[in-house]
Amino acid sequence: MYDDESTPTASRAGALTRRTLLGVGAAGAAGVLLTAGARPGAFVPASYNRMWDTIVIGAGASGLGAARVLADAGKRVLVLEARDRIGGRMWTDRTSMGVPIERGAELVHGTTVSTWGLIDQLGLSTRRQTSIFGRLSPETPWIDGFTFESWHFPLGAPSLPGGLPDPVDGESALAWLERVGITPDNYPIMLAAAEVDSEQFDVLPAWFVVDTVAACLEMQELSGPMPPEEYGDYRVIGGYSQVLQPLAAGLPLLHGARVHTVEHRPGRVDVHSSAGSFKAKSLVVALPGGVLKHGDVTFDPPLPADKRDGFQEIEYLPVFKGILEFAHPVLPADHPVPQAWDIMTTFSKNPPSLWNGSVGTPGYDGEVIVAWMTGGKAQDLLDLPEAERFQAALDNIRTAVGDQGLQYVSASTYDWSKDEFARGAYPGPFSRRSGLNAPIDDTIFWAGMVTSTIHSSRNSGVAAANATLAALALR
Ligand SMILES: Cc1cc2nc3c(=O)[nH]c(=O)nc-3n(C[C@H](O)[C@H](O)[C@H](O)COP(=O)(O)OP(=O)(O)OC[C@H]3O[C@@H](n4cnc5c(N)ncnc54)[C@H](O)[C@@H]3O)c2cc1C
Repeated sequence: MYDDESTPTASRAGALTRRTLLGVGAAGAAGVLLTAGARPGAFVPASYNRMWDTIVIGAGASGLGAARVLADAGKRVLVLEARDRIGGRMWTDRTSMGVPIERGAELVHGTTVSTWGLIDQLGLSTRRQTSIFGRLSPETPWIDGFTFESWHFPLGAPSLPGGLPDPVDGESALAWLERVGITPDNYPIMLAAAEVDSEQFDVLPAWFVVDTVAACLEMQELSGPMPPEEYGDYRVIGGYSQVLQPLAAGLPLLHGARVHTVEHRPGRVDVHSSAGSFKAKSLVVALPGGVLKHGDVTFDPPLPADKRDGFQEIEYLPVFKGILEFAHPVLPADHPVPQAWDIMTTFSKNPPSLWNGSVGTPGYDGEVIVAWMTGGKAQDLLDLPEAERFQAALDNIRTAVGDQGLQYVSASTYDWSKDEFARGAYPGPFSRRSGLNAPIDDTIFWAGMVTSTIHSSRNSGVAAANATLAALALR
């Protein structure tokens, strides 16, 4: 996952996390309405016709992050949300399987991110992903991601008397690796991991892997467990979207309010939605970049050309997430990977990565396994009929477990690119990120759009709210 705030690099000698194992180099109860609000066609209180200080469009982590700051500062703020739930791309599904499953965001990335304030406030339990194993193919051994062996070239380090060559302009990671003499059967696990949370090496630029290869070369003589470190990825037991509760509590929030037009002039916006029209002195737009790029909301007068061009440069990454539930934990006692496992990745498979979506959940007898891939190979999976997607995931699980007869009891997948209120999962490596948040007339402020984590989304909302407060104070 591309985290626009805290990007770990592969060159740090840190323990393997999902983001390093799967994404080197770069990223609840939402079904329960937590706030007073109206469903489509429902009664909209007459008081909502007031002049609001700020309207926030979108009740995801970005919009709720903004609205919380504005409300806590004493501003009259109204949140307009198209769906009948909050959370957007954070969506804990509590009904499909025996434990809550995450159809969107699943992990807290790191120990210092702002999400922890919410987790601590609510006293939620978390599980750090520590049992992480990878292998290049079913024919090669499982390697513990917390050992130096995960950085080793399985067939031996390439001989590079002149050092690593610089990439040339336009060179792909694959072409550079071939030039350096590193073939796919000799990828260290940490290098192979770079393909699984972004694009694949034929598409990624060479610079994306240079640091990783340099780090692998440095670590060839080291072996055994890596020094413990604080960094890690964490699952929130009982559902990630619980963390939205403190953000949404008590906010005036209309569900089923799909915004289609924003009329604006300095100091005044009129926002037209499927639940009616509302007016305010300022606006925070906290919509996904995909929605803005698609032109689902019309601005009158039109936004400046650089803003419109910027939206067109937003590129969301294809993401495949197939969730399979099994009646019992799948790993036999004599398996090389511990039964309380977190991640098992077989890089030759598609989807390659499996993570345990139920480990650490008290009182649950089954096992939920999430099969994961991003980029072009994820698109290949998304293009398949749903049953074949599940079959591909099951094939990897069966191989990983060593039981070709293993059957799941239920399965679920969700294609965010087909979701009209998201129009994609999150930005990939080639998406424009900078310069999109410039306000319009100190009246329209922007949050989210190109953020790819919950904490960076929320933080972007906080920044938009602070800019809004400063602008309101000057009027
Ligand atoms: C499959 C997947 C896995 C992910 N994994 C992780 C992870 O493990 N960890 C992590 O930190 N992040 C993860 N992310 C990224 C994270 O979910 C997003 O970065 C974050 O949720 C974005 O928040 P947001 O508020 O900017 O956008 P959203 O959550 O999309 O919120 C935008 C809101 O706007 C609403 N909306 C859209 N159109 C309109 C309209 N016209 N009118 C009114 N409302 C509208 C939407 O319904 C939505 O509620 C993942 C995302 C996906 C898709």
